[in-house]
Amino acid sequence: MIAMAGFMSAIMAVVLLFMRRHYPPSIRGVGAWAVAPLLWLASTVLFGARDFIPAWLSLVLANQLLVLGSLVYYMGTRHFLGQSFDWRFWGWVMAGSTTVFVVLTYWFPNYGLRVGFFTVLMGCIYTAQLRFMLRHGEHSFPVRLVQVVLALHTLILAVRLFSILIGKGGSDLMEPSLFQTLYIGAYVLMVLMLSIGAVLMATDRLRTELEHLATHDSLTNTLNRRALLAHCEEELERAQRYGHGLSIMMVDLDNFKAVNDTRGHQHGDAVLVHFADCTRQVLRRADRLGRYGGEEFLVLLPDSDADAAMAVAQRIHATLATGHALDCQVSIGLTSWTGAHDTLDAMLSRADAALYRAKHEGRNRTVVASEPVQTPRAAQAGSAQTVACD
Ligand SMILES: Nc1nc2c(ncn2[C@@H]2O[C@H](COP(=O)(O)OP(=O)(O)OP(=O)(O)O)[C@@H](O)[C@H]2O)c(=O)[nH]1
Repeated sequence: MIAMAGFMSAIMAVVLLFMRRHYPPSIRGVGAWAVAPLLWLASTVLFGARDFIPAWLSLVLANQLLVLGSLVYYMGTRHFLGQSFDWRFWGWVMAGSTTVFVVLTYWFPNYGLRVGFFTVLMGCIYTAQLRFMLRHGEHSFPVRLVQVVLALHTLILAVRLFSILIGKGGSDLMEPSLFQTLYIGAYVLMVLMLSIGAVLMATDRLRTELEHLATHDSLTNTLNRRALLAHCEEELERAQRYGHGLSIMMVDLDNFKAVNDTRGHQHGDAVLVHFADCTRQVLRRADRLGRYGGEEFLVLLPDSDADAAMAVAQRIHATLATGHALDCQVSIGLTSWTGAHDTLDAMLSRADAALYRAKHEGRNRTVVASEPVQTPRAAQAGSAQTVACD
């Protein structure tokens, strides 16, 4: 069984090292997760060679490699979840535990005490990691899997400690007893499951990152046009099924070409980012902001009629007029869902026409398109309600 643990450690280390090489650096912690099974493998080899090597290798170093592997795995988890690892504290723990192992191997050789100490030490490391993951971990399946493995293994360590306390801990790791078999079996499973958990956590993060890249604009971190229109279609379907209202706003930065021409393209980029950040802050969680193209954005407001949407538009104008160096002015074309016959194309045309009218009437204002318009840029003919902000 010990050989099986070594074999599994080796396989999982290869898988994780491969992932470390090919996954983006934004997914942190994979390197440490790859090193942990290598340390466990080295420990297994030393345990296996116990008849041929001195005790400081097969007992002291082998145990400490297991401890170090668990700490390195914990470090990987902390890095993965964006936290640092306090090597100063754990370094002292390693130094202290090495001393205890040396004492219990050479000065007071006692199998029960040594195993009891090791069990408590590993239990502390797993509990610290479990506590950290419960506090900072995401609610995803891989994170839950690792939490369950850590909790189960801590439980098994507690059973092992109990068996030692009642004098049934045996006198050798290789002794064929129920507790020893249970413990070694659990250890083999834990090595495998922790590594699988690490692979799943990293893969899940990669999937999330790729999904984000495919649906978001890289400059402003708002939804891209395709994702935004998909959300609009979904909301329109919901509106048609349940009869809830829905509004959309087309927002265009005023005289943005002049901003680029006078202050430079990079300043223009910063203004776009500032606009997106400010606008996001005045929206609800259910609202969606997306880049429709260039300096034109679209805001989707589910469950909102024209009055509610107009209040949001006013908040957008206000949040961009606070005296910040990157503040800008915007024109907004606003339209609301008019009933079961309404379509997304028609709504976009109305919003576009209302925006055109806002520009035409002097910019820095919101125009509400109150009637369907046939051709976008011929929208001046449609009736509209204008709210100027200057
Ligand atoms: N810095 C920067 N500029 C962009 C980006 N996308 C589009 N633009 C610029 O936005 C400007 C849009 O100019 P126009 O369409 O003439 O509009 P405008 O100057 O805002 O005038 P109005 O819309 O009529 O108020 C162009 O100069 C584009 O180059 C971008 O990602 N970054």
